[in-house]
Amino acid sequence: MQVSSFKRFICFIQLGISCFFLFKTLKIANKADSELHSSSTESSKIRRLPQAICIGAKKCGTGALKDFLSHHPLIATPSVYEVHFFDNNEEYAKGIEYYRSLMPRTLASQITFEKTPKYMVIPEVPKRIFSMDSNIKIIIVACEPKRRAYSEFIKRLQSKYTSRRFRAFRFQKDQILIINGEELLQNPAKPLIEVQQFLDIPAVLTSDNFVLDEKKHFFCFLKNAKMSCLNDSKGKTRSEGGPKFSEEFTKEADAFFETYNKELFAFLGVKILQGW
Ligand SMILES: Nc1ncnc2c1ncn2[C@@H]1O[C@H](COP(=O)(O)OS(=O)(=O)O)[C@@H](OP(=O)(O)O)[C@H]1O
Repeated sequence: MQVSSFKRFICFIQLGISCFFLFKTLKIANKADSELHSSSTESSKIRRLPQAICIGAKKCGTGALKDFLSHHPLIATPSVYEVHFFDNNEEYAKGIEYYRSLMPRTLASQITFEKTPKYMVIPEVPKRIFSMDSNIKIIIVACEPKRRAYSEFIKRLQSKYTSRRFRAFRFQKDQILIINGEELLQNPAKPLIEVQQFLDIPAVLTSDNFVLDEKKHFFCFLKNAKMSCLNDSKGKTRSEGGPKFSEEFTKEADAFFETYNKELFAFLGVKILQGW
């Protein structure tokens, strides 16, 4: 076989393999979709405690993560935007069955997922989550700290940023996934694929599901030719190319965050995160 026809042959094989996997993924998604909505399965749904929680960081795109993930047929999220069970003493005192009552009804094959970014900054939270389920999966959206601080500053003057407490508690490293909030903003398919792999569910959310809203400069979710974007409370600081920091502020803030960033990169085993 000549070199060029050999290359063509390899391309056909690769295309065939890609089509096979795409077909398989779509089949799983369609099957899961129709199974999940049939009336016989509807009656067997019960409320379950979450198997995965996004604990923060606040203003890093946790809302986008929840919104995008909720389109996955094997993910179910509570109807309230944030649950605030583990961070609030009064709520926590109501007990775990109360917490369960806030969760959606699901099949055993589905994963219940909730996000409350405040969980990351309240010292009691890791212990409380651990005592509910020591095997739970924790997701953290980390983002470039200057931009995060600015976003928070715009919303209200308050800031704290830590994930160490969760490691210091007895959660194992492979129970915690940290995704890059800057990527979530610029190329959401990549972190979403990481999350689906981490949750052991078929990667049905792919780059085909995300489309850039040219006006807001944010990615929206695309399903059955319908575009669904986050509401206008999100994206205040990052539209039109994002905040323009002065050179002086950039220098000062970078110097302040340098040690923390280095610690995070060392924890993740990377030199730098894209967009930081
Ligand atoms: N696709 C998409 N659409 C809209 N917004 C997006 C998206 N992806 C990431 N972001 C960024 O998410 C920031 C808000 O973060 P959170 O959802 O974690 O905020 S909160 O803690 O729940 O208040 C929000 O910050 P602000 O610009 O300050 O509103 C956005 O920059």
